[in-house]
Amino acid sequence: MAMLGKRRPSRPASGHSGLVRKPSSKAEQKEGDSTTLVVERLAHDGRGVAHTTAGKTVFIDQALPGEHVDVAVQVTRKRYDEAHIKNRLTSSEQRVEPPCAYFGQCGGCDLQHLNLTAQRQHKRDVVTELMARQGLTLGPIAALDGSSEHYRRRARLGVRVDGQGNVLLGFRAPNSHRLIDIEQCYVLVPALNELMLPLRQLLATLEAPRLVGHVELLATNEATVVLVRQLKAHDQDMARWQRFAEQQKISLGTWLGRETPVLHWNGARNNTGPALQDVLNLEELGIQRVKSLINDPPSSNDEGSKQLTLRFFPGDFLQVNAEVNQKMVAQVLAWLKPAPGQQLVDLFAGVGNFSLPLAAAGAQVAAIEGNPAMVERITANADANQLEVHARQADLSDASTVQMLLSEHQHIDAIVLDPPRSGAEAVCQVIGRYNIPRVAYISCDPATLARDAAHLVHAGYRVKQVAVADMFLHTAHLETLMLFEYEG
Ligand SMILES: C[S@@+](CC[C@H](N)C(=O)[O-])C[C@H]1O[C@@H](n2cnc3c(N)ncnc32)[C@H](O)[C@@H]1O
Repeated sequence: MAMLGKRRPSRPASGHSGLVRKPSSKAEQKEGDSTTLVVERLAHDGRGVAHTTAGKTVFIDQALPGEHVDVAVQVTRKRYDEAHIKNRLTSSEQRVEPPCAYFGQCGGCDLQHLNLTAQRQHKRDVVTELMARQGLTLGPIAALDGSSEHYRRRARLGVRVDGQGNVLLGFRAPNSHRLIDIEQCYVLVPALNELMLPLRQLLATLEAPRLVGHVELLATNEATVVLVRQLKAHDQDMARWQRFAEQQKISLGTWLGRETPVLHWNGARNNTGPALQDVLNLEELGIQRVKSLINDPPSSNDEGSKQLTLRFFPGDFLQVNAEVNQKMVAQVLAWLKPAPGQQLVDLFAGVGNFSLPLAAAGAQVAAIEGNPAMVERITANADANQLEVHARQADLSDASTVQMLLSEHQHIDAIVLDPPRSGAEAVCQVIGRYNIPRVAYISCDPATLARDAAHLVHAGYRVKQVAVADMFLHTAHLETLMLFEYEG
């Protein structure tokens, strides 16, 4: 998006679908001005969009479509203003009491004031609108619903010492670096919420809390992990952290150093840390494990045959919502129907979240991942589950690398694409040359997905299926799945 003023917009561009270019008014609003507006719709980031009588767009925090609101303008720009509600004159039927006491102050969640049905509809609307801007019309969008609370198994919390010497632990305020001190988080899994109070108590006893930048919390079925970002060594405080880890029965890691931090586990320098594990349930994925190509599979009464265990290390990518991840993998399997004899390529493969289930169903799987350590993990995970996956490292943002990789295969039945937020433009620009019948695209950014979808359609693909997953409920973040089929 072109910058409209000297300062960056305080919200990301994805929310600016309301930047309608209307003639600018001579009677401009000024910061602090108050006015009454009718909210027309939601912007992508969840703010209400209204227009002044002079036609200027106003983005209003926590305002819902149909509501009449008195607003105070906080930031005024050439083409739009940003405002908050001073007085809500009417309330939308979709409005609910936000379940978290910190909603509005804490910038973690944007949509808690909107009921769940409307949140999900809003996300479908965002995907539909972004695709329409690329000239693409979507059919019905399926929903992969998940729990609305306590779903998040990984989070980074800031640590800050205020002017009175109090140590704060929490997330940033919306559009601000200000840290909001929180005691509980509505979306964190119980194991992490249970740590919040002891963590706060520990932080209050540290001699040098200003040396702690943030803490990262991670919960798996088998372990809870705290990673402390420690800017400079402090022996007494490190001993306090060690005792804390023993008392709380957690794994403790410290990223030590200001510029290029090094990970220490329980005081020892170690860049990987202990292996953690994620589990995928094969029955829930709807696949019968096909006999291993390497060894005999475990016997049918062995739990190992009913689940896949994926080892990963702190710092590796992990889908934040375990329940929805399971559904997402099941959806991709249902679309692709992997079977013996099929050749599949998993691009942006992480530690094998999609590769392993595809291989368990009997397909031949090539996995490509940019991070060399995670490539090792894919191979180790495949071995440990008695599966065969050909994993290798490559930079998939480079079109010539992608071409080289795809050219090595005589035939590919389908591709799984699960890129980071920046998307998979290089892949989608060249994929059309290889007559690959199906592409399952999993996206955490609908704007880059829409851009990439346009490339695929230009190359001869059609959108066959769409689903929106509850990976990040209560926030404006979106997880979308799309199945493309080649029609030439
Ligand atoms: C959204 S994650 C998906 C991982 C995996 N599919 C999963 O479900 O857990 C994106 C992955 O792409 C990898 N990645 C990021 N940029 C890359 C690039 N330029 N080339 C190859 N892989 C990249 C990241 O390391 C990460 O593992």
